[in-house]
Amino acid sequence: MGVIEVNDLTKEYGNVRGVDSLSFTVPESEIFGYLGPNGAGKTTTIRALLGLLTPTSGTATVLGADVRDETALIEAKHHIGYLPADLGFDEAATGNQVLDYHASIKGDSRRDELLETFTPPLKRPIREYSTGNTRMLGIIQTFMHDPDLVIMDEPTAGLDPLKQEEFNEFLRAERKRGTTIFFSSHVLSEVRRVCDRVGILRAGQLVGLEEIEALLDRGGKRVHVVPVDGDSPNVTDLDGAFDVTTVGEEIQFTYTGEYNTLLDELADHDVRDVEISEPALEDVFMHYYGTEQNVSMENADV
Ligand SMILES: Nc1ncnc2c1ncn2[C@@H]1O[C@H](COP(=O)(O)OP(=O)(O)OP(=O)(O)O)[C@@H](O)[C@H]1O
Repeated sequence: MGVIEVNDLTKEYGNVRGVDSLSFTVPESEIFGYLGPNGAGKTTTIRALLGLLTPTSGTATVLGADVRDETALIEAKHHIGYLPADLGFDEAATGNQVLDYHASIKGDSRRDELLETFTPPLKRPIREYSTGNTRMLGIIQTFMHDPDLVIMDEPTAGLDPLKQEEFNEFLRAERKRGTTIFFSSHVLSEVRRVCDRVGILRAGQLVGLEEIEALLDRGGKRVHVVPVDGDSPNVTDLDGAFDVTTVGEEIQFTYTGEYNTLLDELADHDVRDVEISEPALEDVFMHYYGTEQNVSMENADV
């Protein structure tokens, strides 16, 4: 049995469908990235997993507890850490008071250890916290009772790149300890460095579920080439080159082929500039699911 099991889960808000017939499993010690654009249904799924909303139909279990079974879920939550997107701390409380309160409910066996990595100013009231400090306090609160399962909604929002990488490193170490981690994001670059597998959500439906490496392979790379006047490489004929366009003097395309083939072609020409980068999540969607799906990604970012 998976640590998270979602079975045909549907949530309707009146006429609006939040999520539609979702089914997936997250096994123990996996870091699972839950990707989708704004409004795709990520928060709805997370709230259903925590019993914070009642599914319209279908169900889910977390650590074996059916989310519709209040008693079982309360017991399971002692072993679950939850980091909501909106932390909602009491602005007048200090960081220490927030953690003390949480400790009184769930415990804090790992508090001191976490404070070595995450360093919010605990003696100051939350109202004086920066976004990053608030997020760090939330991370400590999420992990300090040594949960078996951690569920996080857009966890790295507000962390600077250095702290983000420390957080990723921390998550990898958590996986080694056996913790199962489920987190949502609309940013591919955020999940790709740390996730084992991703579920892709669009308009309430799970449209993809696979290993991150396979997803990135299918998505390919974005390539920008600036040839010296009149000596353009012939990228259109390369196996694995898609969506070739010319913008000003720059040739742009998505490439899923062999690197050596591309480099050989470029080497035969006079090239002034080359950039090979990760595609935006939107482009990965396009290649993965085809253009007919009319994918719209707000705030897609890499
Ligand atoms: N309380 C609610 N009442 C009505 N509709 C809602 C409610 N909560 C969510 N929805 C709708 O359900 C759909 C899924 O929303 P949800 O917040 O789960 O998406 P999300 O993927 O978390 O988005 P974001 O990345 O913007 O947080 C959206 O169409 C949203 O407008």
